[in-house]
Amino acid sequence: MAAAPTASTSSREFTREEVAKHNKVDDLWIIVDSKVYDVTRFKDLHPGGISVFLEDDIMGQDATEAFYGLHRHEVLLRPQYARLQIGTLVGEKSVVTARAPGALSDVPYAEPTWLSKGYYSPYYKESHRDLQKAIRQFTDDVIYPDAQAREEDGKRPSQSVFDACAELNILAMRMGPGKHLKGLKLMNGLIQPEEFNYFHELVLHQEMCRINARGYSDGLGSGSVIGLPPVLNFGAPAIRNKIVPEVLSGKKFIALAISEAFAGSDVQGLRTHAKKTEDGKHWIINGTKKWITNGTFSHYFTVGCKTDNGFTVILVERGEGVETKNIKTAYSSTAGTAYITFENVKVPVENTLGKEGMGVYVMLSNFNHERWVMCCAGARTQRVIVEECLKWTTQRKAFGKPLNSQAVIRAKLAEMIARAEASQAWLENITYQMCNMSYKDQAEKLAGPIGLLKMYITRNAQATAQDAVQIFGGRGITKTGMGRFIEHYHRTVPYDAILGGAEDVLGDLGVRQAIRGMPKNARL
Ligand code: HEM
Repeated sequence: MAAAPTASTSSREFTREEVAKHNKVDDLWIIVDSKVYDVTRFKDLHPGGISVFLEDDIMGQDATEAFYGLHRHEVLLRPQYARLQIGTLVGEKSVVTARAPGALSDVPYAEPTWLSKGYYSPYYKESHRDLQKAIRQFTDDVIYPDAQAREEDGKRPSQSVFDACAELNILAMRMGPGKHLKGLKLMNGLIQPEEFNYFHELVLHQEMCRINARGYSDGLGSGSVIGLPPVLNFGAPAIRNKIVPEVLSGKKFIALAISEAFAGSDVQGLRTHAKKTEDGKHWIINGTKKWITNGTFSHYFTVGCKTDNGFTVILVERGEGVETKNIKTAYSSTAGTAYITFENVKVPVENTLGKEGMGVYVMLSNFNHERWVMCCAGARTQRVIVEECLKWTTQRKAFGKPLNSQAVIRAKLAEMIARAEASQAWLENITYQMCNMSYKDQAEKLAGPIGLLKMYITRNAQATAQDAVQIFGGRGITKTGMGRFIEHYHRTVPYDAILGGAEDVLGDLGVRQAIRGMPKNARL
C-alpha cells in the first residue's frame, strides 16, 4: 500500500520509471502535468468511477491528456484533490497554470484589445488601466467566490460583499459619472471623482460581470442601478438626502418597479394606480408588479403608477400593504426577482419623483444608461465564452486530434471571435459619444444607436451560446464539470435579450429614430 500523501511529501521527486512501478489496484499512482498523484484510496471515491483508473495506459502512467479531456484544471486545485499530489517528476516542469487572481488572460481574444499585449486603443488612459487592475483583483478575490456559492444556495449576495463594494464606492461608481460621486474616495483614492467618465464605468461593469453567475450579477445591486437614478435626479432634497446614501452604502436596497403581468413597455396598459387622499397629503397605491429585480430583498421601490393626470413615478418604502414574493426564474434566485402586491399602501406625496403625470420622462431618462450597462456586460461575457471554447477545443482530443483541428469547429470560433470584437468596438464608439455629449444630446441622439447596439450584442450573445453548446456537446448542457459555464451562459443569456427592452423592440426603436431623421430631400 502506498504511503498516505501529506503536504510535506509533495516536494518529493520521482522518475517516470519509479512512478510506473505503482501500477496496481492497491498501489496506484498517476502523472498529471508532471505532478505525481497517489490515487490508491481516492479511486474508490472518484466521481468518474474506479474503472477509468484501471487501464494499462493510466496505472502508473502519464494521464495528462486523459485528465484534461475530462476535467477542468480547477479540479486539481480543490484542497481535497490537491492533497493527492505526492511529488513531481525529476527534471520536468508543469505546463498548465491557472490564471492568478487579478491577472489578465494570455488566451487570444480573451481580453478586449486595449488589454491585449502589444495592441493599442485611443479610449483608455492610465486611470482606466489602474481601475481595471484593482477591480479585477477585487472581483476575483471577493465577488467570484461569493457568486459561485450563492448561485448554489440561491441566497442573495452576501452582505459582506455589499459592504466591501460600498467601502470602495463601487456601488456609487456603478451609477455612472455625476454629482453623486462628489467628495467620495473612489477605489481607495485611485480615481478622482471629477475624472471618472463612462469608460471608467464601462471597465467596472465589464470586469464585474466575468463571474459566470448571471443571476448573482443582477443580485449585486442591479435594482439600484435602475431604481436609484429617478430618486437621484427627480427626488425632493429630503428624500434624496436620506435614501441615496443608504443605498450607496450597501445598507439598504431599492428596486425599479414598472412592469406588470398586464403590461411591460406599454406604459398605457399599466394598472397599478395611485389616488390622492382627500387632504391631498398622501397617495394610496393599489396594484401589482412583476419581474422586479432585487424585489424580494429591497427596502424601497421606485413605482410606476397611473394617476388622474397620467403616469407618475412614486417612491414606496416597504411596509404595510407591500408584499413581495420570489418568482422562479431560469437563472438563480440570487437576483431576488419578485412579484409585488401593493394594497392600499399609503405614501406621502413628497415621495413623488418628478412632476405628477410626467412619469414617462422620469422613466425615459433612465433607459439609455440601463441599456448601455447591459451592453457592457453582454459584450464582455461573450468573450468569457470565447475563452472557454478556445481552451476546450485545444485540450479536448477527438479521433486522436485536438477539436480545433476540425475546420467546422474553427469556423464556429471565427464567428464567435468576430461577434465579440465587433460588439466591443461599437460599444466603445458609443461610450466615446457619451463621454463627449451633453446629457440632453445623449438622450436625443443615442437612444436609437444604444437600442440597436443592445439588439446586436444580445443576438450575437445568443448565437455564441448556441455555437458553444455545439462545441461542448453534452457537456454544454450539464450543470457540473467541463461545460458548466457554457450551460450557465446558454441558459441565462436570453435575460440580456429581454431585460431593459426586448431585442426586437429596441431594434425597431433604432430604425424608427433613423426614419425620423431622414432629410426631406433624400432621394435615390
Ligand atoms: C487526480 C486525479 C483525478 C481527480 C482529482 C479527478 C476528479 C474528478 C472529479 C471531481 C470529477 C467530477 C466532475 C468534475 O468535477 O469535473 C471527475 C469526473 C470524471 N473523471 Fe476524474 N479525476 C482524476 C483523474 C481521472 C483520470 C485519470 C480519468 C481517466 C482516465 C478520469 C476520468 C473521469 C471521468 C470519465 C469522469 C466523468 C466525467 C463526466 O461526467 O463528464 N479522472 N473526476
